[in-house]
Amino acid sequence: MREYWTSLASLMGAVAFLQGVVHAVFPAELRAAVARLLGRATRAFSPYCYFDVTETEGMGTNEIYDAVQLYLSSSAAPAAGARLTLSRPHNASSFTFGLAASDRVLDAFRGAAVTWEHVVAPRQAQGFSWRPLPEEKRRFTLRIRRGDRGVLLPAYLDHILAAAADIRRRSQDRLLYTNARGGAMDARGLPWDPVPFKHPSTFDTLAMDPERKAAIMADLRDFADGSAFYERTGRAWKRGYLLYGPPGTGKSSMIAAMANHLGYDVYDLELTEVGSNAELRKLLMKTTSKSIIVIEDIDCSVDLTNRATAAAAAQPPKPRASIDGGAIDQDAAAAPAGAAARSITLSGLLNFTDGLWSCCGSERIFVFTTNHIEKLDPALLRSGRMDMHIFMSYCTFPALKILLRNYLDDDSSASSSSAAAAATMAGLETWIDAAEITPADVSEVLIKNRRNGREQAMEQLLEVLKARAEKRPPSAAAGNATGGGDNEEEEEEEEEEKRALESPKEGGGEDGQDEETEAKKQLSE
Ligand SMILES: Nc1ncnc2c1ncn2[C@@H]1O[C@H](COP(=O)(O)OP(=O)(O)OP(=O)(O)O)[C@@H](O)[C@H]1O
Ligand SMILES: [Mg+2]
Repeated sequence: MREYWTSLASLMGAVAFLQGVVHAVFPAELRAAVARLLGRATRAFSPYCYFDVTETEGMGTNEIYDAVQLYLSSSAAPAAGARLTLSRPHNASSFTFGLAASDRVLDAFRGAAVTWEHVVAPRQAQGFSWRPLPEEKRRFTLRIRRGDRGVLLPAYLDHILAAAADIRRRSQDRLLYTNARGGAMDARGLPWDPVPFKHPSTFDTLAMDPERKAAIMADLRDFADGSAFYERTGRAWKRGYLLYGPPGTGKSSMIAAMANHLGYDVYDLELTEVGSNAELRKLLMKTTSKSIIVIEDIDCSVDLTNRATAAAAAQPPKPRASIDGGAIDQDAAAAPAGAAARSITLSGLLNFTDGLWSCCGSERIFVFTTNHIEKLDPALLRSGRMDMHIFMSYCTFPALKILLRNYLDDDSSASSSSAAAAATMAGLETWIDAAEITPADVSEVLIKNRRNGREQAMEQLLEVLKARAEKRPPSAAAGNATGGGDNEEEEEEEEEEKRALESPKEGGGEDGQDEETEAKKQLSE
C-alpha cells in the first residue's frame, strides 16, 4: 500500500513539473488554442450539440436570454440539487425563480429531452467604456441530441419566447390605454397613454346568472386557446362582444372581469377624440395582441346610421383635410351631414373591427357597449363583427345572491339561517324582478346598510324593492311580483330570445341580423 501512495505522489509531481514546463514554454494564446481544438475534437464525437444564449448581444441585452430565464424559472424542472434564485421584477405582482450559476434544468419538447445549463464566468478586465458591461459573463447553454435538432429548432425557441411573453404578461400589472390625444402620437410615436389597470371586478364578483356567466367564460377561454382553430379555419383571430342593457347593470364591470380573466390589456377607445378613419386605423395598428379594445356607449360616440341612409343623406362630397396635416381623407368626404363635425364614418368603424386592417395583429377582442341597442346599425351587429350579444339585465335573484355574498358575507355576526332571515330572503326573491333595479342600485343599498349587520341590510333592501315595485305601473309590477301568471309564457319566450342572442355566432351574418331585430323588439318594449 505504501508503494502505491509513493508512486502516486511521484506521478503527481511529474504532472506538476510538466505543467510548469508547458506554462513556461508555450504562451497563453497557444494553450487556449490547443484547449479549443481539444474541445472541438471531443464535441465532434459527442452525440449532443450545444447552443449558447449569451446575456448580452453587441451593446444591448439579449431578449432570448431574458425569455429563457423567465421560461426556465417557471416551466422546466430543476435538476436534483439545483439552486434557484428568487426575485420580483419591477412593476410585477408575483415572484419569479431564476437558475443560479452553473446549475442545470431539464425540459422536454415534442418528446425530446433537453438540458439547460446556466454558465457564469468572470469577465476579463475591461478598458474604458461609456457603457460598462456586467462583471460576469452569463449564458445559458442548451444541450440537445443531434438527432433531435430538426424537431426542436426553431420551434422550441418559438415556444420559449411565447411562453415567456405569457408569463411576463401574467406576472405584470395589466395596463389600461387611453387615446386622450385623439390619434396624435407622443414623442415615442405612440398614440396611446398607458396607466396601470387594477380594476377589482372578476367573474366571481360579477352579479349575473351563473349559467350565462359560465357560457361567457367558456367562450372567452375557447377564444384565448383557439390559435390552431382560427388558423385552420382561415379566420382572423379576433372576437367581438356587444354588451347592452340599462345603465348600472355591469357592462363596464364585465369588461374589467374579462380583462382580469384572460390577463389582457385594455384599450379604451374614445371615438369622439378621433378625427378621421385614417387616425382610427393608426390607433388600431398601435394596439398589441392579447388585448381588449373597448368602445363604450357606441351609440353616443359617432353618428352610426345605416350605411345606405348615410350615403343618401350625405352632403355633396366636400373634401376635408384630416388632422394629419393636409392629406385628404376620402372616407371623411363621404360622411353624412349629421357627422360633419366628426369624420369617423360607420364604414370606417366597420373596417376597424372587420376589415383587412383589423387583422394586422392577432388575439384581439373588441367590446362595444350601449344602452340603446336599437340605435345601432345592423351592419355593426352582424356576426364576425359582434359575435356575441350579451344582455346585461336588471338584477335577478341569482345575481342578487352574488351581490349579497360580495357585500355582506364578511359580516361574521350574520345568522342567515334564522327564520327572520329566511323570510326576508324569500321576500327578496318575490320582489326583485318587479322592482326592476340595477345591480348598481342594489350595491348602493347594501353598502349604505352593511354596517348595521346582514339581516338589517337585507330588510332595508327588501323595503327598497317593494317601494320601487309599487311605483311602477300596476300591471307590470303585479305580473312580475307574482311570478308571471298570464305573462309567464311571454317571459319564457323572451328568455329564449336572450339565450339565442347570447349563443356564440360562428356562422352566417344573416342569422345574426334576424336575431338582432328580435333583440331590438325586446328592448324597445
Ligand atoms: N352585474 C354587476 N355585478 C357586480 N357589480 C355591479 C354589477 N352591475 C353594476 N355593478 C356595480 O355598479 C357599479 C356600476 O356598474 P358598471 O359601471 O359596470 O355599469 P354599466 O352597465 O357600465 O353602466 P353604464 O351603462 O352607465 O356605463 C359598479 O361599480 C359595480 O360595483
Ligand atoms: Mg359603463
